[in-house]
Amino acid sequence: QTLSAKAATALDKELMSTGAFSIDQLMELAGLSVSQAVYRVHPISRGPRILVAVGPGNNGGDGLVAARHLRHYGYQPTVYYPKRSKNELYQRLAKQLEDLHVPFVDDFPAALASTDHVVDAIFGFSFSGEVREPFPAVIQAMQDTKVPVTSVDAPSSWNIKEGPPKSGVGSAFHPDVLVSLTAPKPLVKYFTGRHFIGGRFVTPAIADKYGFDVPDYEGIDQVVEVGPNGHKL
Ligand SMILES: NC(=O)C1=CN([C@@H]2O[C@H](COP(=O)(O)OP(=O)(O)OC[C@H]3O[C@@H](n4cnc5c(N)ncnc54)[C@H](O)[C@@H]3O)[C@@H](O)[C@H]2O)[C@H](O)CC1
Ligand SMILES: [K+]
Repeated sequence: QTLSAKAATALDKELMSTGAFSIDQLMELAGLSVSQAVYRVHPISRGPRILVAVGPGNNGGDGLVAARHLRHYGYQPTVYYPKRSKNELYQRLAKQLEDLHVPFVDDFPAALASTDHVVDAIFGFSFSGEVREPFPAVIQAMQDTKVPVTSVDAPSSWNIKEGPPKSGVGSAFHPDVLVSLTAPKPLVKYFTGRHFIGGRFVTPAIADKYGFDVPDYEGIDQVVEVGPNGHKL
């Protein structure tokens, strides 16, 4: 019932070819799901300040989209985005945030000291190896903080199959919340927090082909809460 990194990459490609989705659409749906999960676990009454850590790839793009939706819900997102991509899609997503006066900051630990919730959109299913600069200090700060963390698709620094690294940075990083996009990845076996799935747009045929169930989403929800291992609550 989980999707390996290889299967997740193939599934994304298939959605964008035979599925006729564009990357912008998939990212918008992913970021919308993340924003809804944050709204569920951290209503504005718990504090409006959300720090979004954005990585260099599509996982980061999901974070940029989530930040925009959270802003519209009335939160005060702040974005840490140290490795800006030249890709036009990401530039447009960043511009949309600038137009909403969402601040971009350079010092992650400093921003962490005055936030109510963190969204970890640094790495997703294409992460591998050891965390390279400038992200080790960011992972370390998310590991050490008492501020709750919601990870997008994967806890950043975790191996997609093997879970947390055996030693070094990230080895004790256990986010409070995980939003698995489309379907959970094998690392969910090592995750113990609140777990959501965001992938309501997936067709039965695609889910069948890749061997997972589309869970029952309620009402207009883009996420559904499941057990840590992905099973129905
Ligand atoms: N329907 C969906 O499921 C969708 C999911 N999306 C999200 O996309 C990511 C996967 O995106 P991808 O661009 O393939 O890669 P990542 O963002 O995971 O990371 C790649 C990025 O990170 C760099 N990198 C890799 N390893 C390291 C390292 N050890 N240290 C430092 N940097 C590293 C690499 O160079 C790249 O720049 C998926 O998880 C979802 O979140 C999409 O939005 C589409 C729909
Ligand atoms: K992540």
